[in-house]
Amino acid sequence: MSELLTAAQMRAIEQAAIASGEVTGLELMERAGRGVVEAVMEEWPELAQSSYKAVVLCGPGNNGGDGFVVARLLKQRGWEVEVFLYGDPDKLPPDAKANYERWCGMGEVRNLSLKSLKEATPRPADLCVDALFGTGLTRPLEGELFDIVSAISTGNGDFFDQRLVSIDAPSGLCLDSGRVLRQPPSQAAMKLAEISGQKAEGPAPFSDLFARLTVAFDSPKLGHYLADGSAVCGKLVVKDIGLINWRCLQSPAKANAKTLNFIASGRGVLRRPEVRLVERENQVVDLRWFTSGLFVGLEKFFPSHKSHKYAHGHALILSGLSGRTGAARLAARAALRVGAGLVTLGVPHEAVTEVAAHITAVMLTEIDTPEILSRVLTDERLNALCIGPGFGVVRAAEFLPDVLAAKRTTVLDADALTALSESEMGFADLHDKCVLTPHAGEFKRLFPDIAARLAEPPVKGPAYSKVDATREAAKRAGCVVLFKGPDTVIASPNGRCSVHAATYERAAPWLATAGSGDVLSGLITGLMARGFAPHHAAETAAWLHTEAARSFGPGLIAEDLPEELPKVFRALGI
Ligand SMILES: NC(=O)C1=CN([C@@H]2O[C@H](COP(=O)(O)OP(=O)(O)OC[C@H]3O[C@@H](n4cnc5c(N)ncnc54)[C@H](OP(=O)(O)O)[C@@H]3O)[C@@H](O)[C@H]2O)[C@@H](O)CC1
Ligand SMILES: [K+]
Repeated sequence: MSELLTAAQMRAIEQAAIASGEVTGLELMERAGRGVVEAVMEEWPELAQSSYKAVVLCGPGNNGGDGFVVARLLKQRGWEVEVFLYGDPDKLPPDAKANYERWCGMGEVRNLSLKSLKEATPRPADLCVDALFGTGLTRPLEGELFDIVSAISTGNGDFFDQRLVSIDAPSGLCLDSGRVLRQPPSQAAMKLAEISGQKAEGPAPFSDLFARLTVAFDSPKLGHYLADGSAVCGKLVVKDIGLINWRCLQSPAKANAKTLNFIASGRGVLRRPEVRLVERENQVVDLRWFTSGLFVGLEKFFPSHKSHKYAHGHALILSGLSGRTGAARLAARAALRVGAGLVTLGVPHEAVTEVAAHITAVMLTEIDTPEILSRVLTDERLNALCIGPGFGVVRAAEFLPDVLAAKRTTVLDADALTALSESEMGFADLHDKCVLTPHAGEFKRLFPDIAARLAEPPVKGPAYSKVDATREAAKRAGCVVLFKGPDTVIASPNGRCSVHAATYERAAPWLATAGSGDVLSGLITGLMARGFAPHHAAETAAWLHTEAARSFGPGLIAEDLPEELPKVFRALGI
């Protein structure tokens, strides 16, 4: 399991390790530099065959220090290496200064400018190493630095030939938010924005693919997965630099025997990860002693001793009026496929014929009014509800009080979210067994002030992030919020937070198809019917949803998602 760290957490871990005396900053820097060279050779094996030319751009902090290590290691392999420094060498922090000095015994360091960069690359270098800024970026790039990084991002091979590796982050990316920091907007931009009614934004040095490879250390950071992170990082590789004990103090699921001894000796305390990345192992492996009881691993999904259908829960999905029943039918199919023992569609009388013509294993019951719904819900075996997909905003506002009063595990999606934002009902009527699943537009309607803060151009680091926003929303709503996107964030009111990323090797852009959100709602409902706690159901559903899309591939339509689940389960060995 990966914990996603903030820059401050990474620094704290590093400092704790150094303070313990088990490792020095210089050793960590050496391991970091070695990790970068290793990752480069793994990514581009052709570079390991001979010696080539590299340009290394070093910044004024320890990220620059890593750059000097990389320069030295490449030079030792016989490479031609041109090193540039942005800033004053006398002001480098001690470890970076030490590596600067070691490099000075091997080669020249030029002052970084567009002119010096052009002069040094009459022919494009084979590799460019971006060691300008990492976790220490605090503000947007400005002046000539901005021009240099922009030129690199759009250089079309002027300075280097495709292979750009960023150390820790593309320089300019905020590692807490995944947003590229922007200069404040100019007066002219503000005037223009005022006329067009849009938000004024200053320039960013890049906004799309920057690095081809980004090498991070120890653990991925939030910014590698949120917002623009995955687009600008290219490919992400995380290299171990030997901080396992100190990281495990933060992240129980990574504890090994050595760490557990360390804890047992009273020198450390295990803490639950603050933000975790939703990965296969979270969902499949029954986590060890420290999490047992909290998580049901997917391999315990179909226990043989619970073979009666009622033991697997009964989900009720509320359907819209005729002509709009497809969304609820998709959700119902997904709930059934994910293993709910029984799934019933609650259908208004006038849509019964339409729905009946389309379903077989899913059951149907007529629900025309909130009163009938309340009567249906006297059956305690109905343990999970879903309202919203295709339901109609006005009807949702009528039904919501009874849905919420039933206090079942409940997914509120689509029209139910709009109704919630428009109706007199407030968040006080929600309860802790609810899951809200807004996309960006619905999130904005529900939490306008939080969305406005998230939409503010990121002009200083750490910038406000989707994790911050979703946590704030969950706290306000008093229930789990799953904020959709390629970077889905799931937060609980107690601050527990997970990021599910359909990015990098798990990218499935074809998942953005009509009805895909309805399937996700059905998956969460089905898992909650099976007894998954709301946060875990949301995590697992997001993961299975993407997994089904990846398994099916391009050409996917929403109907295919539930039908692909058996194949996904088979591949998991379930
Ligand atoms: N954590 C680990 O385990 C390990 C970490 N390691 C490495 O250390 C890196 C973190 O190092 P770091 O803390 O020195 O920060 P870094 O990113 O080099 O930048 C700080 C400098 O940039 C400056 N500055 C900031 N923004 C600016 C701007 N817009 N424009 C201009 N200047 C700006 C800032 O100036 P200030 O804000 O103080 O004025 C300061 O001088 C990390 O990413 C990893 O690569 C490994 O070596 C070992 C293991
Ligand atoms: K960098």
